Amino acid sequence: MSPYKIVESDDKSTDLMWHLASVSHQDRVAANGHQGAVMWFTGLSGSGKSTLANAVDKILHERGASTYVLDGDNVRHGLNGDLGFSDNDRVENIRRIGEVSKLFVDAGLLVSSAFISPFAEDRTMVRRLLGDKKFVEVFVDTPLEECELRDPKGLYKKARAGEIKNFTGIDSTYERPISPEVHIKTAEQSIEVNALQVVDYLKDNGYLNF
Ligand SMILES: Nc1ncnc2c1ncn2[C@@H]1O[C@H](COP(=O)(O)OS(=O)(=O)O)[C@@H](OP(=O)(O)O)[C@H]1O
Ligand SMILES: Nc1ncnc2c1ncn2[C@@H]1O[C@H](COP(=O)(O)OP(=O)(O)O)[C@@H](O)[C@H]1O
Repeated sequence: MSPYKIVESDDKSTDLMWHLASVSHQDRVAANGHQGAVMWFTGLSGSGKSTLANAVDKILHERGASTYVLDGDNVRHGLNGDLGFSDNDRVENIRRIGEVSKLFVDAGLLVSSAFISPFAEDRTMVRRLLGDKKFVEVFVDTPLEECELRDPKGLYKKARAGEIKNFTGIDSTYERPISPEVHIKTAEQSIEVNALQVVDYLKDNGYLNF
């Protein structure tokens, strides 16, 4: 059987073929003992996305899962180092992260992605790209006032002083998810309880059996 498949696409490059993998996604799922999926943490700066993504990642890793964390600050140093915080750049940021997440999920990983991802349309775009079962939206719902009190990087202070423009929640929009798979209220519960809320969702919905 030929390892090549013709694909229809709107991409600029033409005459491309898809090379079929000799180790399939299902082979990887069977070897890992869990599904591949992305936990898409979305919320304001300082809401707790990175903290919770890392806490979830640690629990899953300790239980033997294949995992990875994709984090806004880190990815913007490398892959997305050419992007700023205009609306268009944020759209492109999320598009690229969506594609990277798709590759990691295809590799069988449980990926924790921590990006503000302020626009509902972009989160829906990533959901469509991955498919509903592979995309778990985790709304890290922390009131702006609480994020500002925490201000772990001192960015709200700078934004209020006008030193940073287009800061999410101050002079740039954040569109709250309407029906996330997991809704977390960090001002009401501890990091440990919140992280287990995500892990329990994965367990209860057949992503893991451990
Ligand atoms: N203008 C502005 N608005 C929001 N955030 C800003 C801005 N400038 C710098 N930062 C820092 O960049 C981090 C957010 O990057 P993201 O890639 O998650 O943003 S986005 O999804 O493209 O909106 C964000 O990290 P978190 O605090 O972890 O969310 C900030 O540290
Ligand atoms: N329940 C909670 N979940 C997550 N973070 C919390 C919680 N309670 C307090 N925090 C604190 O809030 C801050 C969140 O910062 P961070 O994880 O960098 O947010 P973000 O990635 O959304 O910008 C950290 O200092 C963290 O210790």
